[in-house]
Parts: sequence; structure tokens; C-alpha cells
Amino acid sequence: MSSVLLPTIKKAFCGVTSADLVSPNTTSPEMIQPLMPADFSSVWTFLLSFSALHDWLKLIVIGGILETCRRAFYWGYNIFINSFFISATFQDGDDSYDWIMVWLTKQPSWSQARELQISTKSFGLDNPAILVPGEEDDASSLVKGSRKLAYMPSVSTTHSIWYKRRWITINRSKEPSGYYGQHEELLTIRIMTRHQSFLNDLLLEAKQEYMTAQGHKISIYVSNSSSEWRHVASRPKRPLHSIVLDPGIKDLLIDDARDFLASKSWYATRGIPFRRGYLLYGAPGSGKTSIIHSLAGELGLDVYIISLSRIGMDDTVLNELICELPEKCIALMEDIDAAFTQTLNRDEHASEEESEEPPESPKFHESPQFSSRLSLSGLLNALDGVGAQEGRILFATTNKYESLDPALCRPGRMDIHIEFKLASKFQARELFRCFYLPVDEGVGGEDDDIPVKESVESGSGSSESKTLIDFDIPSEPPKVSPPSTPHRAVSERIAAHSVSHAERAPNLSRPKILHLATRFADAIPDRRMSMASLQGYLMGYKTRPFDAVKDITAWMEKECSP
Ligand SMILES: Nc1ncnc2c1ncn2[C@@H]1O[C@H](COP(=O)(O)OP(=O)(O)OP(=O)(O)O)[C@@H](O)[C@H]1O
Repeated sequence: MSSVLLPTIKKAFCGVTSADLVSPNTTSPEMIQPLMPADFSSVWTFLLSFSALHDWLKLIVIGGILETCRRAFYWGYNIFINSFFISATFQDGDDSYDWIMVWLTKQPSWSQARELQISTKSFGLDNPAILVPGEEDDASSLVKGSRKLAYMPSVSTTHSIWYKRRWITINRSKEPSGYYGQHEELLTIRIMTRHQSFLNDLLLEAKQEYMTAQGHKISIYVSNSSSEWRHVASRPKRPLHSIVLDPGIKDLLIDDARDFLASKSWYATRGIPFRRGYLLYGAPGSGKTSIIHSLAGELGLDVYIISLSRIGMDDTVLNELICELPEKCIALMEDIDAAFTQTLNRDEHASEEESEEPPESPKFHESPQFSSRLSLSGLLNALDGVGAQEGRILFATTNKYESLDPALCRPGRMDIHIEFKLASKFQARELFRCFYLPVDEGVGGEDDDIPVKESVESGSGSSESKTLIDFDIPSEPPKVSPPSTPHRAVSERIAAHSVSHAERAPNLSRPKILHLATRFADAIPDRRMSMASLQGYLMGYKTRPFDAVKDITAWMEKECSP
């Protein structure tokens, strides 16, 4: 054995073999014996006697000590950081990320930074005009507005700023997330303080600044490919009075939604799911989407748009999205019938309760390709299954009410059904007034309201009740004597391009506009045109109310001719 070991060790550590030390003629065991150790300590001493092995061991010991020191340093550093700093991480796509980014762009010390990323991103704030800093005082600036270019922390660089006599470091990084090489952006803020309240104050300040910058806007969210809600836009609140519906509809919607939002404990004590669904159906361009956005502004709720026919939508994704909705919000499913006719298909394993609907339902034969994996039972379960979010208001719109599955329309899922019809004379008149009355005078003055006949059959108002509404507006508007000769001269004098529409419109008195509105409504047959078409027509006469009235008959004939 020794004859094998010795050459191996020598070769390994010294690069020589026993063959180099002893000549082939002198390899007798007696001659090798004195080189071999007798016990373990001797083996150790023997091994150390090789200088290379000695150096290796020294290296291992020194390396080990250095690594231990390094780890000890980081351990101490982390303890120090955790004791004297508070770290918070914000993820791009989350609301708080936008608050902090907007807050950062407004920090004065930020302007001293040497390494920045310049961005025109609005972080959800809807203000398209972007000023380069300094341009706001420049009369010749290209745009007017208040939003400046965003100076963002550049990626992978740590920046420090002073805020309220605290040292803050900011680090923006991109971390791999999910599949397909996607990255998510993280922003880490480290504040030199021992009190978490400082972080809370900072967050509160950032949120308040964001809300102030957002002003009177509603936030719109859509889902991304990872089935997460993303803030895509902030829209100005649309005033309720700008939407002209038959009398009673707006009041019913707003009162019911307000009552619902204030009734959480009522629902809880009765064990009724705290959810409310509204189905708005009827003619295209009759104001279904507009009223939902307007209601969102009125109720101070954000709108979450659920697109049932988008690629990748299936039962699981829909369920996840509905579970992820915040407690108080408006979930909007537009054109729910399109999802039926194009993509929805009845799950073979649908529950017995749902399968009571007639098998001849149009969706069965109207589904040409089963491109989506979304099933009707998946939709029904998502709407009121165990994971469905409490407190949400669901609005669904459709142009084909009769094609909807009865299970989808039943109370508890869609509690209130409201029909939106083509424009009545009343609506045509109100729309005209909206267009030409000065903003501060508004619409709906009590002196000129048209009496309407309204029939409302309403339920008890609980979640399980359904309200059916059918508004019938008389086609006879009050007769008003025709106006004097239209002031063509007034409208023809208007030519300037550099003034606003309001400035170019003739300054007519309220009675005159009401008079014209009545004549306009007289020329429009009841329930023949959509409000969107009438709006489109009036858009061509923004500053010419007399011409709008004069040309309406010819336009109607053209529109109604086959
Ligand atoms: N009742 C209304 N009052 C005021 N404007 C209206 C009304 N109805 C429609 N409009 C105008 O017509 C346009 C389209 O309206 P909206 O999208 O709300 O209609 P819709 O019923 O949702 O149509 P669709 O069913 O095709 O989606 C909007 O610009 C809106 O301003």
C-alpha cells in the first residue's frame, strides 16, 4: 500500500514521484520505510512537510476567515439597516407605485440628481400636455398645461435625497418575473428613521398629492395578460346632467347605488351577499356606457373593465379578476351579449340549477368557434361564487337582451334591468339645450321641464329583488310658437379660428335656446334616432343653433330614407 500511496501523494503535492527520489534500482521496502509515518500525527506532520500542501491550507484558512468577515459585515450591516432604516418596496402596476413616482417627481432635491431617466409617463394622471421644466413661464411654449416631464430615478442606481431632515435612498430595479423573459419594476425606498410612522406620513403625503393631481377624475382599470388589474387611465368625471335620459332613470340608478353602498350591515345581518348588479340593455348609442362612467364619478368609485371576449379569458382568469376587485368599485362588463354569441359556451357540467334555461337559447348555435375557454357556468360562478368580492357594483350592458341566459339575468346577479331606448322628443330637446346653453345655466331648469308620464314597477330593493322599468315618454312636446327669422347674420359673422366654440357661439338668451330646442325636438320622430346620432348631428353645428334647427328636417329625411 505504501508503495502506491507515496508516489501518489508526491505527485499530487510536489509534482514528483518516488520514482524521482529513488532510483529504480533502490526501491526495496527497507529503503522506503524510513520515509513513511508510523501514526496519525506523524501523517499530519508528514503531510505538512510538503510545502505546496502547506500553502494550500494557508489559503483555505485565510479565505475562510475573509468569507466569515464578509458575512459578518453584511450581517452587521443588515442589523444596522434594519435598526436605523425602514425599507419599503413598491411594485410597478400597483397604485402606491404611482403615488410615490408622482411624489418623487415633485421633490425639490430631485432636481439636483446627476443620473436620471426622463419620462413622459403620466402615472395614471390624465394630462396630455407635458412641459419641459422652465417652459411653464415661457409664453412661446409649445403646449399649455401644468404637467412637467417626469424625472425618474434611473434603473439600478441608488439615489439619495433629504426629506424632512431624513436621509432617504431610492433604488429602482427590474427583476425577472414569470415566464417569457418578463420583468417587473420595483422601487425600493429606504428611510433613515426608526419609526414606521414616518413612512406612513410619507405615503399619506404621496397619496394626497396624487389625488390632488388627479383632481376630479375617475380611475379606469383593465386586466393585463397576467390577470392583474392595471390602472390605465384617469378620466374626467362626466357630469350627470350631461347625460339625457328619460325622467326617473338617473335618479333610480344613483339612489339605488347610494343606498346599496350605505347598507353593508343591513346585508350582513340578513346574510344576503353584499353585491348589486345592474343590467343596462337597449339600443346602441343610447347612453348606457356614458351613464356608468358618470355614476362612477358621482359615487367616487373606480371602474374595473372586465372584457369577457379578450384573448386568454377563461373561467379561472375571470374568477381571479373578480376575486381581486377592491371592496367598493364598479365592475363593468360591456356588450355581454357579444361574449355570448362569440365565445361563451355552456359548460357540459353546468349545475342543474343553471341548466333549467331553454336549450334553444341563441348562444348555442351562434357560437361559431369555441375560441374562448370561458363557459357560462364559469361566468355565473364568478359573479356570485364564494370568491366574488363583497361590496362591488356590477354593470353589464347589452344590445341583445333577449339573447341573454335567464340564469345570468336572475336577481342576485342582475338585480335591476333598465332599458335604454332610442331618443324620445324629450331627450332630443334636452340634448339641444345641453349643447347651446351656457355651462353655468346648465340643463333641467324647473321652469321648462316637460311633464312626462312615467311608469315604474319596482321591487323591494333587496339584493334578490329585480326591478323592471319601462319608461314611456309622451311624444307631444309643449307647443311653442316658432322663433322669429333665424339670425343667419349672427352665425355667418362667426369666422375666427383662434377662439373657442363657446366664444364663437351666438350669445342667445335662455328662452330663445329653449324655443329652438323645442323646434328641434318637434322635427325628430319619437324613438327613431339614437342619442349618439343626434349628438353626432349637433356636433356639426356646434356654433350654429339656428342652422341646426333649420337643417334637421332634411337630415331626418335622409337618415330615415331606406
Ligand atoms: N342619453 C344620452 N345623453 C347624452 N349623450 C348621449 C346619450 N346617449 C348617448 N350619448 C352620446 O353618444 C355617445 C355614445 O354613447 P354610449 O357609448 O354611452 O352609448 P351606448 O349605449 O353604451 O352604446 P353601445 O351600446 O353601442 O355601446 C357618447 O358620446 C355619448 O355622449
